[in-house]
Amino acid sequence: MATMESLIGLVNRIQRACTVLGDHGGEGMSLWEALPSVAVVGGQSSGKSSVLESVVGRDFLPRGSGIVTRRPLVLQLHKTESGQEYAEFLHSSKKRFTDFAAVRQEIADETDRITGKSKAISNVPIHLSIYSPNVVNLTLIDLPGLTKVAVEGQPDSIVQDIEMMVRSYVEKPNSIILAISPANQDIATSDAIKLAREVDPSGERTFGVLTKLDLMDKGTSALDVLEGRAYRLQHPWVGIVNRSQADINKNVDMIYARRKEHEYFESSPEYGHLAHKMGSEYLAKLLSQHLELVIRQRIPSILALINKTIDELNAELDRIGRPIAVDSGAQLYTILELCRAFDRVFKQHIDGGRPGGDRIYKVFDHQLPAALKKLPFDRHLSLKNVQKVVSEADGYQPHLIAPEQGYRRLIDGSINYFKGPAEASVDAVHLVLKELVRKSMAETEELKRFPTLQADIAAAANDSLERFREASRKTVLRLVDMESSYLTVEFFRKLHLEPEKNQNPNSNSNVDRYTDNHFKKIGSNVTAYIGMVCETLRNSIPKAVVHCQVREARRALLNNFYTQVGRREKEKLGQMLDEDPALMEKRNSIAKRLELYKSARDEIDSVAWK
Ligand SMILES: Nc1nc2c(ncn2[C@@H]2O[C@H](COP(=O)(O)OP(=O)(O)OP(=O)(O)O)[C@@H](O)[C@H]2O)c(=O)[nH]1
Repeated sequence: MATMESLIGLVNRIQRACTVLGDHGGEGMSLWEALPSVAVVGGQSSGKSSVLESVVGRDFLPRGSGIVTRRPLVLQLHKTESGQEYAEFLHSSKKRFTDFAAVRQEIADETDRITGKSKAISNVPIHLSIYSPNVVNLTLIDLPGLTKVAVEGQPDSIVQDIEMMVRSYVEKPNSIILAISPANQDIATSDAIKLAREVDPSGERTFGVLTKLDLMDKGTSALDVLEGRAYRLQHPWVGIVNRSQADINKNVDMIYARRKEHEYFESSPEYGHLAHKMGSEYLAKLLSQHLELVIRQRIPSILALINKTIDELNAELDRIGRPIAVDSGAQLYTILELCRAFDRVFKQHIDGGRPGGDRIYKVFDHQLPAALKKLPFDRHLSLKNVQKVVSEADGYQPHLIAPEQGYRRLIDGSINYFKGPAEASVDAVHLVLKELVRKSMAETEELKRFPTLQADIAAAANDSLERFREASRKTVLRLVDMESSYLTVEFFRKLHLEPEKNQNPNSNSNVDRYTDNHFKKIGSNVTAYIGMVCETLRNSIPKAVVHCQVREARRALLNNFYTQVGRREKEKLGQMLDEDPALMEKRNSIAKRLELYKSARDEIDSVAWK
């Protein structure tokens, strides 16, 4: 089993770590709150400072009129075997104080540092460690004295503020209450006892201390209180005789004062039989033993709290994302991972794991055929226009057998119309892909915490889509152009045979009629040819679009981005991983708390089960 020293030391270390991380109670069940501690409470002038100093064997507490203690003072006492005696503050841990007058000044200065000269109070504790051969291992928290009236320069609210602060300490079930009352005042009116009774009605965690026994009126005795009859507590009352004001003025040595106190009880006719259970030295030992006992009892529940909190903090960190690495290799890795996460979502949208990809097929199945159907071929290949185009193509010499040039022009003119639907398909698919990028971005949870990277990836993806669109546009226009470049010879060979079969100029002597029929025939031939081309393009445009845009988007949406990122220097990578500052702060504070809880667990593991 652990020694007393190590258990109290353990709690000391955890308490200090809590303070460093700003954990001194507050929302939820904090580690600080779970740690047992001794809180010293008492009314003004009850002798609180005197008791603490006597326990330490040194005068080191600021004195003065009004409310001097305005921040909790966590006083950690460490017994040294070496005979060395010094003090250290957590807020300036490098400095060793051997002059206790300087300690007093430092407490006053440090109090003002947080509260300002306003004389207000603050619940941020000051941690003071005292190493001395004259102490037992013990941690006490000195709190502002309970008061009834604010003095000049202090806000009126200070009376309630102090009560609230003191209450917040003594309320927690792990707090051991050291309730200081002066013997020369009716115990029923003691501020300390009043508060203790409220927060600990059964008296199981209250230690009653009665000061100023030497100042009682002649003929009166405090035996009723000291023997637990006046106010019953689970622990025995301890009587104390501190230095009087005159002693303080004369600078009476604390160790000498302790001896005098001892003698007082030894020789006291009323309290002699209780002498071995009285005095500040006895009080210190009693508290030390009790604190150690309580700590030992609480260790399993403290560990349980720690483990539970670690789990919660880990879960929270997972939710908001782990901290980002600082070296550029790891940053690059993180960026690429995030890109891949986005890319996965995007591919699922295209391939069908998520919705949206079907809209590409709709472009081919609906939009393109509808657009093709709307092309104005009946106007372009109307009798009138055919006649016009063919005549113009013939020039001054009308064609003799077949209007080769006229056919060409009619066909070229018609094929030109296909460019519109071809480009429209490219644009429609582009819009679908863009929308899928937007959706995928929104659905990539991991990216949410990196607004800069998110914007960078979106820009890169849209850039690529733009390039794919351009390539696709060129390709489909080329497909259309190809239809003009070389006509399907077969088709015309067949035509060449047909008129000879069908035409019967002998049966028609009317030249006009002949011409009309002739142009009609040309129109219908071109219409048939264009119908064939239309059919071809209706099939080949989707292939080109998928090839140039959809397939590329699946395959290489972020390729350019990867190359760019690979060339970036370290700061640029860091900038890309810029996070929302609020989130960063939150993570930092969670990470720090996690560290605190983990090291507390390690400490407990190493000390408690030795
Ligand atoms: N004779 C005698 N005087 C005491 C005893 N305890 C405290 N005093 C005197 O009572 C006065 C107040 O004591 P402090 O220890 O300053 O009391 P406190 O509760 O810390 O007071 P505040 O911090 O001002 O609220 C001082 O003048 C002490 O010398 C005691 O047991 N006997």
